[in-house]
Amino acid sequence: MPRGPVDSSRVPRFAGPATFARLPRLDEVGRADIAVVGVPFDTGVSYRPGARFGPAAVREASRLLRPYHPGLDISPFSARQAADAGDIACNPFDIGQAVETIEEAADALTADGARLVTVGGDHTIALPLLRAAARRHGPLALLHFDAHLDTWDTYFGAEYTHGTPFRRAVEEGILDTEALGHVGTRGPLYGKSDLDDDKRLGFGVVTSADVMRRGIDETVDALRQRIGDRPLYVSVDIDVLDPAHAPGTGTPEAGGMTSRELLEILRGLAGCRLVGADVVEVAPAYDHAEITSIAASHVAYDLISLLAFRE
Ligand SMILES: N=C(N)NCCCC(=O)O
Ligand SMILES: [Zn+2]
Ligand SMILES: [Zn+2]
Repeated sequence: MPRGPVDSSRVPRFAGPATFARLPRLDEVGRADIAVVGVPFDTGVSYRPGARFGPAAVREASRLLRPYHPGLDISPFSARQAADAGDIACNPFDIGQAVETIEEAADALTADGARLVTVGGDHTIALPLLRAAARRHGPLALLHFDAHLDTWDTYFGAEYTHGTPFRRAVEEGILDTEALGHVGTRGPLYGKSDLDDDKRLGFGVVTSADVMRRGIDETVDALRQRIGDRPLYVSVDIDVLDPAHAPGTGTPEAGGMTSRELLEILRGLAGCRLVGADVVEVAPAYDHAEITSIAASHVAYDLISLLAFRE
């Protein structure tokens, strides 16, 4: 029987240290089917810094999450052992070394078959997380929820940044180029060639306006068709949400999705072969009333529920 979160009818949910959703720490349960891990790293950002404080803010904002998910009809923390694995301590002064540390830590955390929901941190961290997931599961289908493409080549000559992880991942052969999709894309680009490059790498794009025009069900159908039953990684940059729904982020773009749309699309993925996921780019210094960290905590809860839904 999995050990669940602290019982909020016995210990007020605002008391005690903040693990994600008040789950036990990994060292308290020994092993977990699903581990939530923080990566407080933001050295890869191109604009506002501060996502290094994302994991702590998302944990704080997750205190109110309850154990039953009505939308998916599942109690994820009873169905599987979920635990908070703490933070991966990585070098804030050396991006290359941090990327290595994250990959090694993700390998170690998943060695016994655990699947990860990682809370960032800036989007740079998706690359080492994908590497670790692909080592176990082979080339991955990817659904990337983000205002941005994150398939740019370099910034100031740097290869590992929050705008480049998915180009590196395609170059490294760790993604299944038949099954790659961006969702929620919008905003000005450097040039039309950004879109051409992205397409050449294999990505399909469902823009934020497409989601609004087509609606949730049609969007979900199209995404499910694209990914099929391949091992799937879901990466959620919280800036996929409109700044009204997620002001606390580093590169905000107007015209984004609502948190309701995002959560409903995620729920539409129930039954897919999810092998890992992340929620990144929460920068609490620009947040108000925990709007962003609450949204991110719900996204992480839904990702855990999707992982619990299917082994
Ligand atoms: N991954 C995120 N959030 N942003 C990438 C933005 C890259 C740019 O500054 O153009
Ligand atoms: Zn983004
Ligand atoms: Zn991003």
